Amino acid sequence: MRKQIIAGNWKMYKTATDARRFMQAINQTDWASELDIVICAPSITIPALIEELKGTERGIAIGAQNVHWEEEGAFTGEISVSMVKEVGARYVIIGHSERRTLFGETDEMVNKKVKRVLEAGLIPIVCVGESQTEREQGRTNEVVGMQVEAAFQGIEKKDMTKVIVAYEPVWAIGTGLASTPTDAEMVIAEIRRQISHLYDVETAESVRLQYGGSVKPNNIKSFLASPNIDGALVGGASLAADSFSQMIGAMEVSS
Ligand SMILES: O=C[C@H](O)COP(=O)(O)O
Repeated sequence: MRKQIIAGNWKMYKTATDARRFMQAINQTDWASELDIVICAPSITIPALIEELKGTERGIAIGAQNVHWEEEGAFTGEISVSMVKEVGARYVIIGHSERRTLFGETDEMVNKKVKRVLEAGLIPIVCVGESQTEREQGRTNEVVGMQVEAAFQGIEKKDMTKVIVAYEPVWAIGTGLASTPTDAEMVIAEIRRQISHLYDVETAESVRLQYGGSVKPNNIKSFLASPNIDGALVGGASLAADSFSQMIGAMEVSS
């Protein structure tokens, strides 16, 4: 049985002060969750979040949104896995479509980052997804399949079981136009089949697969009802403590 996981991706929102306020509000809610709950925050706010979580029993883990694949070096403006690990990050989002389209992140870079993150003992949340045009051309499975194959090139089976894959159709991100649960399930089931083909059934069954793209408190349950969808990667709706808590509540009911 795969443990469900909700991850908020704050993107480039919230200062450390905002992040503290969010966590203080979360700490006042009364849920105690069995889910894996992650907040992927701007790296500079991670220490503030970790501090706010100290002594609480929220069970929230913190993640980064990007890292460089090298351990260190002359890479102005970049951040290493060791740096985010030392301040308390346990997850790292890799290959988000905004990184791919706005910052030229290639499948090869994604693969190198996945390797580095796993080497450091952190958990990569690897994003894949097709554009609107690719979808209209009927190429969704082909595009997503290529991204999956490239991302995990050279990753051993024992490491693959730790990985999380987030299927995020680009056209659904931040648009309010979520995929239907049926369509998302079809693509995500295909990703699982592909992992099974690349590794084996046992490995594929252990990998957690998320859906992301306009997930909200009012639709998260319908995605989680699908057999292959193990959680959600949430952007906009993770920014407010009340909607984040509502989504956790909805997941608890459906699990
Ligand atoms: O990583 C999260 C995704 O980009 C989804 O963002 P969204 O929930 O605002 O559509």
